[in-house]
Amino acid sequence: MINRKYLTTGGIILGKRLDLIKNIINTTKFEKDNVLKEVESQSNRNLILNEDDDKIIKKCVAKKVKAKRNDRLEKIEGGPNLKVRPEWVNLNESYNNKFYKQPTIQEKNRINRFFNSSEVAYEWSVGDFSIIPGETACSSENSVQNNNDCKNSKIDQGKRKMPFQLINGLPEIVFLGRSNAGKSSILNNLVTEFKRNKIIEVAKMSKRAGFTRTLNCFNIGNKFRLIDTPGYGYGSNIEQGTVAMEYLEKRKELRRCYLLLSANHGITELDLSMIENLIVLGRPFEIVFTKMDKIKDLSQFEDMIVQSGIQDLSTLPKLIFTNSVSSKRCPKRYGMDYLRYSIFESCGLV
Ligand SMILES: Nc1nc2c(ncn2[C@@H]2O[C@H](COP(=O)(O)OP(=O)(O)OP(=O)(O)O)[C@@H](O)[C@H]2O)c(=O)[nH]1
Ligand SMILES: [Mg+2]
Repeated sequence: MINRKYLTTGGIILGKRLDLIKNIINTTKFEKDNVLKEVESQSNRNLILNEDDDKIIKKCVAKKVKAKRNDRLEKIEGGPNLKVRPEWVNLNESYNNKFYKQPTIQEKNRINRFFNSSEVAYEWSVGDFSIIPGETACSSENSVQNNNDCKNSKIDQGKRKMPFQLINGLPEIVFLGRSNAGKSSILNNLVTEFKRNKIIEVAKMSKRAGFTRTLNCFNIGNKFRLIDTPGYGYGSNIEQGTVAMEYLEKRKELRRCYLLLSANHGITELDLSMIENLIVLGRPFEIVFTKMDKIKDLSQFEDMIVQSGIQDLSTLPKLIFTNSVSSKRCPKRYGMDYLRYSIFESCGLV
């Protein structure tokens, strides 16, 4: 509320002065100077601008700017303005706010800007750990596979040596999970602006389980790398599992693992053994539920979480709830803000 005390100074009739200022703020751009100019031009000679007017204008403008910003944020992550808002959207807050630091609005905006505007470059694929760049760079280039899973390959397949820039120590983030869990989709989702309906397909996605067959690396704005992996379980093979496990064991650049679980399938034995592996290897990891749009009974889903024991893990993984596909029931892609922030945090960029 505007403090009316300020209006008693300045030598004009109170109500008029306040109305004038409010009116100008509502109809002009929000910059203070604009408002001041307008007040000057619209007021009669008796209106003397003084420090108190300045305060009023500042307050009104701040209020307007805040309202506009909230409106924008709500549009980003889905909010009361949306006609349909799935009930699970609040899970991200209720499961994480108590335990983990939350981003400020400025941080959130900065991170979103980064993901929305950064160049995404496909760099390498491996089907054999011995040639993961940086570990044994240039030593066994024959094993570099043609990347069948990615578009826009930037690797010159004719080159015999790894390009030097691939060996630098950018932090890496890996997505793990069963085949068809949505690993490639989430990677694409992360680098696609929220307002775009169609997600950019840097990593190929498919309905067919077992589609991604190699570890595929994407450089995001030269700040970090996202690694897509072949899924375990249906449609996978032992070699793919060995590559992924070796990567997890040996890769120095790896900062955090994100274990993706299809919300509609719950947590399987294979997922639990992956969690066990990560704990034994000492790899920090978080759990990301994908395909939340497929959840029809939220309380049943939450019961599943409780029974699985993932909340009792000593490593206290974050639980992040997402959907990468929009539909009538779920008109927005949700959860990416949380995931983006967590990735920034893991890479020491916050
Ligand atoms: N409804 C819904 N479908 C999704 C979501 N995320 C991914 N999908 C679909 O699930 C299928 C598998 O997605 P991918 O991203 O290829 O899964 P993946 O984990 O990379 O699978 P593999 O490469 O086989 O290991 C695709 O048809 C996606 O469109 C989601 O949040 N909601
Ligand atoms: Mg895939």
